[in-house]
Amino acid sequence: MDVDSDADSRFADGTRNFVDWFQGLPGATFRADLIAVEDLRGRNAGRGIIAKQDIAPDTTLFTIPRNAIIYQSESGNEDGPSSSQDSWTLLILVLIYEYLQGDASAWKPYLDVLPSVFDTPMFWPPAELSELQASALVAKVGKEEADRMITSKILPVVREHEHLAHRMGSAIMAYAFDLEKDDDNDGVDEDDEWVEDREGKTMLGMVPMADILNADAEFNAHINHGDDALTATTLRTIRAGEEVLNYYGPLPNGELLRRYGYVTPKHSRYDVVELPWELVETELKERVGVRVDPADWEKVRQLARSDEDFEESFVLERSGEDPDSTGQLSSEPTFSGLPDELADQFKTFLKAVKKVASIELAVQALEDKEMRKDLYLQAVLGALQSRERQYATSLEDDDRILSVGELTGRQRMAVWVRRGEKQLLREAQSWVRQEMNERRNKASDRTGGNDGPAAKRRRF
Ligand SMILES: C[S@@+](CC[C@H](N)C(=O)[O-])C[C@H]1O[C@@H](n2cnc3c(N)ncnc32)[C@H](O)[C@@H]1O
Repeated sequence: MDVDSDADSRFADGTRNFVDWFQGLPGATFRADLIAVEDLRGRNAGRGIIAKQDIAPDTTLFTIPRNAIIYQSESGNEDGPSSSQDSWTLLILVLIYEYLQGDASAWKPYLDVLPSVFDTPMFWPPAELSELQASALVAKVGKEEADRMITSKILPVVREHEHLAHRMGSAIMAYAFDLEKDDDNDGVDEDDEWVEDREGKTMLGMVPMADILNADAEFNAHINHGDDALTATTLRTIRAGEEVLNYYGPLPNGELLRRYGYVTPKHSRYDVVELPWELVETELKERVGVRVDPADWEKVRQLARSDEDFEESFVLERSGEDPDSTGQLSSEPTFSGLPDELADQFKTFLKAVKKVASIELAVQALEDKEMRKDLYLQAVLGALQSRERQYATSLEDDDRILSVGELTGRQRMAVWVRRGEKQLLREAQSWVRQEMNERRNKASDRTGGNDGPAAKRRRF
């Protein structure tokens, strides 16, 4: 047997043992007549669940009894609360503990199918991270934060198993579900909420089989959280051979990559890009005029930053519909406007400019509302263009790289993320240009086609 087929048969054994183990759990159900856990490594998606025949909507595909979930409540148990640990670190410790039990762990077949290697950027060396170029994802990878958490909370407990802490932390990030938090701790609170929250406020749990489902922005199944069990239910007809897909939420590809280590074309609709305020300010300064004294400009900057609502950057995104109740999307999202907060900050900044009287030119122009709006659009357009230039390659370069390049899986994902951000920057620029054109046309209508005075006013 060669190395590959050896690994394949281990992979298949892992799947078989896991499914057998799951079906043997008291209270578990698994519609083996309808679905099968399959090897989807060919499409870089690990294991997933595939429909064996057409499945009607509202069919329960499997049921996970609550006592099969691996979790540890933050409030601890009668032996004492674990006050220094949150839901996240507790779950890492519990997973490490179960893993170290080896064959003695009740979850061994499940732990065996959790990955030991991840594609999340947390594990990318600098050369791979550099492929993300100017993407804001680079600052959010969170390796230092994870290191700090592991050093302060996990290491003291499992000093000799450090590598496992990272591995389990990443498994939790990509596999854990947010479980309800029972306020009364009596297990019968009817108002329990299921909240999407990864900041440690909700209780995390590892839910065997539910986490074998892959996910996309269009999906066909849902996990219902019942009192005694979790169930996977179809949302619409799933045809034989189709993959059963869950939903991780309206995440941009950058965030999907950060948390789960993959990207999909359908998640591009949720892509976002950050526009640093600094770039807008630089553009504004250029338009206000070269005669501005740097010290005065600095005064304006400080004044603007003393506002409690001052933001360092603004997130640009498209607007579009949510998936319907069957997990489907029917229209493409569009970029339909800049964030209101950006316009507000621009106004606040101009007020600060007015307070510094030496900036004469600006003061003159700032009296006119229409000119202020023009100025806003020009500054934002310039900022969007310079934001695009922060990436080492252009959108067109990336298209070429994706179509002809010999890329590793990680490189391809990085190019996909940065390309998505550039695409959104382009759409934002088109939107701003269109606004400018409309304003120009309106102004020219007002002056009966003679835009002499208006053009003069607009020269700033
Ligand atoms: C909850 S697990 C799903 C089961 C996983 N495929 C496995 O083999 O164990 C989440 C992980 O599955 C992979 N995944 C989920 N949805 C995917 C998709 N649409 N395409 C590719 N990989 C996907 C990612 O690696 C993600 O971190």
